[in-house]
Amino acid sequence: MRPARFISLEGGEGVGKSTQLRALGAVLRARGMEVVETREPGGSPGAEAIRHMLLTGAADRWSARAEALLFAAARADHVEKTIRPALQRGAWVLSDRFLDSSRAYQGMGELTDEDILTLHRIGSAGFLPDRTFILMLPEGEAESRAYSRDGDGSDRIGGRDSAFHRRVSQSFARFAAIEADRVRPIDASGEAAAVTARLLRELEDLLP
Ligand SMILES: Nc1ncnc2c1ncn2[C@@H]1O[C@H](COP(=O)(O)OP(=O)(O)O)[C@@H](O)[C@H]1O
Ligand SMILES: Cc1cn([C@H]2C[C@H](O)[C@@H](COP(=O)(O)OP(=O)(O)O)O2)c(=O)[nH]c1=O
Repeated sequence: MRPARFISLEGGEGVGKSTQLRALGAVLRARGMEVVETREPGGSPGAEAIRHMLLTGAADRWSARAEALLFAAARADHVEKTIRPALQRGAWVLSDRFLDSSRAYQGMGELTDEDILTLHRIGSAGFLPDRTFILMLPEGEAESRAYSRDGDGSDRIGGRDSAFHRRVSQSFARFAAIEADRVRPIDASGEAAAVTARLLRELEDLLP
């Protein structure tokens, strides 16, 4: 039997991560696989409590350093309590965001990519997905998808300005370019079913 796998979906707000996570989960379950769908920040009771602290309140509620530590702490609990146990019993785990979100959102200002990787080494022993998909959409398209879902009600981090979100997208694209084995860019435009087909093509070599 092939081993259980840990897959993360990444990208900016509104690119279709949650939609594709559900679609991918359904395809894998139809093949008889046990699938755990999870998300960050969150995915375990402790990490969901931290999520609430991270995503609500004033824009300046946390310093950049405190925010990065909270994301890393939430991830440590998520890995320990949800992801590792699922993989150990043979389930596939699909996560809506993981480490690369911290690298893209927290690792390009006061803190560096190396700092975020160090926090991950401390928090989660450097645990990485078997494959990471970066969903890519032209800026205006992602924004209008997110707007049609949320209206003006974005969270503490989603509400940052468009220059910030452009830098986030550029960081994600860079990870795909320099870590091509793990991180695959996916064109997220067009019908949801077409995007799911692109994801499955990039997953084929890992499927049982
Ligand atoms: N391929 C697609 N074409 C058009 N709209 C989409 C597509 N995929 C998702 N959406 C819609 O766009 C919005 C954002 O999608 P969602 O999956 O929630 O994105 P994310 O999790 O990346 O923020 C939702 O309203 C969703 O129904
Ligand atoms: C996991 C993670 C998320 N985030 C941010 C990205 C989002 O703005 C926010 C919440 O993510 P999420 O609920 O996935 O938002 P969306 O569905 O709009 O993509 O948290 C970070 O800044 N760092 C992280 O490590």
